[in-house]
Amino acid sequence: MYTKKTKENCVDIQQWCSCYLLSRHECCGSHTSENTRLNQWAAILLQHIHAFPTSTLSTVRFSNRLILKNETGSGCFYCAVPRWFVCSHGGGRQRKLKANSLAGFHHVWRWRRCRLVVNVSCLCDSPGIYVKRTHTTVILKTTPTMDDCAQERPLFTFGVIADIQYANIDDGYNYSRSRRRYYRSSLQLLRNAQESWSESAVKPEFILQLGDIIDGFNKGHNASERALDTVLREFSSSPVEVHHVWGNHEFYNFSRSALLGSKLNSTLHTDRILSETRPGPEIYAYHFSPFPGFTFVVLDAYDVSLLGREESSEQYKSAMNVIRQYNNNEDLNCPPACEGLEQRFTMFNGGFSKEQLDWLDSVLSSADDKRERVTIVSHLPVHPCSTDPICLAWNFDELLGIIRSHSSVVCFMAGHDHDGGYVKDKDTGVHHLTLEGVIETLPDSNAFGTVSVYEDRMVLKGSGRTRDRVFLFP
Ligand SMILES: Nc1ccn([C@@H]2O[C@H](COP(=O)(O)OP(=O)(O)OC[C@H](O)CO)[C@@H](O)[C@H]2O)c(=O)n1
Repeated sequence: MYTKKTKENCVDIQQWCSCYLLSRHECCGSHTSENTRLNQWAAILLQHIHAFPTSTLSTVRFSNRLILKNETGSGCFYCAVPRWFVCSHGGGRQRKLKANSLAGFHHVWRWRRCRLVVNVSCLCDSPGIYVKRTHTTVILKTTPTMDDCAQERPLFTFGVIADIQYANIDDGYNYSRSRRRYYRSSLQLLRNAQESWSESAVKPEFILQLGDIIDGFNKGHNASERALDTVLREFSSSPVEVHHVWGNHEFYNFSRSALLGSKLNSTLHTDRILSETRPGPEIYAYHFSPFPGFTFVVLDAYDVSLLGREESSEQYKSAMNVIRQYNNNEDLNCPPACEGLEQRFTMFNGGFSKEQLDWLDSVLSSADDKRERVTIVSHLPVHPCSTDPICLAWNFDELLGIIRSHSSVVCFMAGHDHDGGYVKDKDTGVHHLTLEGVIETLPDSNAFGTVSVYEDRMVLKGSGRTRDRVFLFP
């Protein structure tokens, strides 16, 4: 009788948690740290409740004790120890719970350095579950053990993939002919990623597609729509929501106005994005919170660019002014220098407008106040040590300045440089990851990642040429 969590259940529980937080907040005064901690408790509690067959639970209370009630109203799971919360299931990795599969497992409730181990048994599996505490032991913890690590469940996970650049054409090469491009195989590599995400023990909350979903060659073959449909069909083989970032190849295939009305505009197709989370109607940037205490910001790295703008537009003229200060080549795709940071002033790159930077600044200020953890994503990298400089955003330095003036940012993720890259900013401890591009990945390999988010870190499990990394929060 395992019932998948539904939006209705989530909303109820979320509403309940908010009420709880409000009442706690009033009692305790408005101390930010207390509020943050309460948010974290509620977040962890929510995560756990989602693991229960929520349809069988009608009431949840959590005031110095936790009571989960079944639909007949009788308490079925009860803990009277103040301020303990359910943290993870014993017995290792999270498993899909059937109504009676809670039985026989230890549930570990944690508070500070203590652990309360609850052994549960299942008395009845239908229509409601009756879970009874049969045995408890309180263990004082000193140092974490392997057992603890094995039992730790992430708060949530998400998938990342970059530069799929699918086209139904034969393999080719990059501009300098130093790297082979596998246009057809990129679809199979996306399929591999989807399979891996759908089989993972903790299903991803969402996927970040970091831009260049189809290659510009599609345009010449009049195949842009067809290629996009092919790739999006692959993404829709799983119900997980996808956040699409825009890269240069999006603009080789579609105009900005077409993109704004397309399936690549995730603000139109994702429930949790509110219109007030955006800087303006023409800029494709927004933020969302997949989990309490965590914010993700999607940036538009071609907001100032020659790509996607009408030649007659003011935006085109001002982008031309920027690039012309550094690049005098007739072909503006040809970099102005052979080395150094000025190489970035090419037509296949772009930058962030003042409007977008001001908006980001205000989003991060609010996140600082709420002590949230922020991950920023963009097609173009912004840290010179995380990429070949030819792939940097034009005004990467302004963006880095904003990140450095806020405490909430923990990670910046980008694509574009198909070789990938990584650096931890030495001033801020912010992790800058450039993900390897699918398009230049051998057909028998892979390039994607699954990120598990914990309270103090994110753990990237890489596949194929994407390597494993741990991003400790600064
Ligand atoms: N040195 C160069 C590089 C590229 N071009 C032309 O620019 C267009 C886009 O290039 P492309 O390699 O397809 O862009 P990607 O986003 O896949 O990769 C980004 C960087 O190139 C990675 O280094 C295309 O028309 C190229 O021919 C150029 O003229 N000169």
